Amino acid sequence: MLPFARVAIVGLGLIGSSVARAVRQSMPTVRLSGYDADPAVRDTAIRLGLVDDVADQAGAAVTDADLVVLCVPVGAIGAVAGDLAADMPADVIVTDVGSCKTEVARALAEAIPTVTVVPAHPVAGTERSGPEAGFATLFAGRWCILTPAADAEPLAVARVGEFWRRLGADVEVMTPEHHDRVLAVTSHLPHLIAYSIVGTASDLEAVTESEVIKYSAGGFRDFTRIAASDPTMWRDVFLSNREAVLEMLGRFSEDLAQLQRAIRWGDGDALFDLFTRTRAIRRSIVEQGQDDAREDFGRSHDPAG
Ligand SMILES: NC(=O)c1ccc[n+]([C@@H]2O[C@H](COP(=O)([O-])OP(=O)(O)OC[C@H]3O[C@@H](n4cnc5c(N)ncnc54)[C@H](O)[C@@H]3O)[C@@H](O)[C@H]2O)c1
Ligand SMILES: O=C(O)C(=O)C[C@]1(C(=O)O)C=C[C@@H](O)C=C1
Repeated sequence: MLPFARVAIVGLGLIGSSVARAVRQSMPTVRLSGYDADPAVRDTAIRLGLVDDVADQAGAAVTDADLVVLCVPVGAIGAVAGDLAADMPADVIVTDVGSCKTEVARALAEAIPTVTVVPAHPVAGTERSGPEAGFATLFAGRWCILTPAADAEPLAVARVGEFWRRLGADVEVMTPEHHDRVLAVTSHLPHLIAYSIVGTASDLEAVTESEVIKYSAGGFRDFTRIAASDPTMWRDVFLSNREAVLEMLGRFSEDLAQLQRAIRWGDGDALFDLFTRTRAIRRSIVEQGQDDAREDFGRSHDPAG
């Protein structure tokens, strides 16, 4: 049996449109409605036929939904849920796809205290944004982490888990706090480093911007892909997951200082040992299939590549 029959997607960008496409593919009988605050995105969603109905008002998209998926930037999730509160059916389940969970859970509990909420984070994406960037296989073979409250209804958690499994994801459950510490190091810090290094390169006085572009080597190009990620989304991620990111950034700065010392004092063994350890990590990621088709997808869609 399908976990949900009528799904409303609020926010029809990269993730919302990918959810819509994946639902169409894996659960074609599900009735899909959608809303986006940006009229141009709504027009695109209609043109692409992403959902059965694109509403002009957020409330109209959710009136008969049994699942509402909030696919808006992290900083907007609470307010959007609050705006929808009066229009949602009493037995609706609300989920979101936000990249951070602790503060979002707090915002959702405040905005819709009587509604069943099962927060989720599909750990899958690209540096692109908007409805045309989405694709149906985005979640295939990827983790989707659910972070329900301790007293969440088990049946609601199971239904949301089944929804993501049908979209191709592997589902894991953890607390929002643990999620935020793990993702701070596996996703948020790498993005911060990429933003920072690309910014540094473009600020160098001794190297012109055209040289940075002309001679960009493989490693730098990989950083530029990540540093091209959506500014609104990532501003919100760093403001929302501030504590965990600052903690991981502190650890990272100490390790970086150690590397700096190793280079200064010619400590080749320290460099070699670290690089050997990190190479093994990369190899085990590739072996587990966590490296990707999506990486190839990213490259083949890289306008610079
Ligand atoms: N991009 C990724 O790699 C990725 C991966 C996993 C999760 N996420 C999370 O998914 C969410 C959406 O990210 P995205 O990459 O799809 O961004 P996106 O910019 O492609 O899409 C976001 C959409 O939300 C709409 N929106 C903004 N405020 C709104 C509001 N108040 N009401 C209705 N619509 C509104 C925007 O117009 C836009 O179309 C974020 O919370 C992000 O943290 C992103
Ligand atoms: O591959 C990318 O471009 C991504 O940034 C995707 C990525 C990640 O860090 O892996 C980014 C943010 C999400 O919340 C989940 C996935």
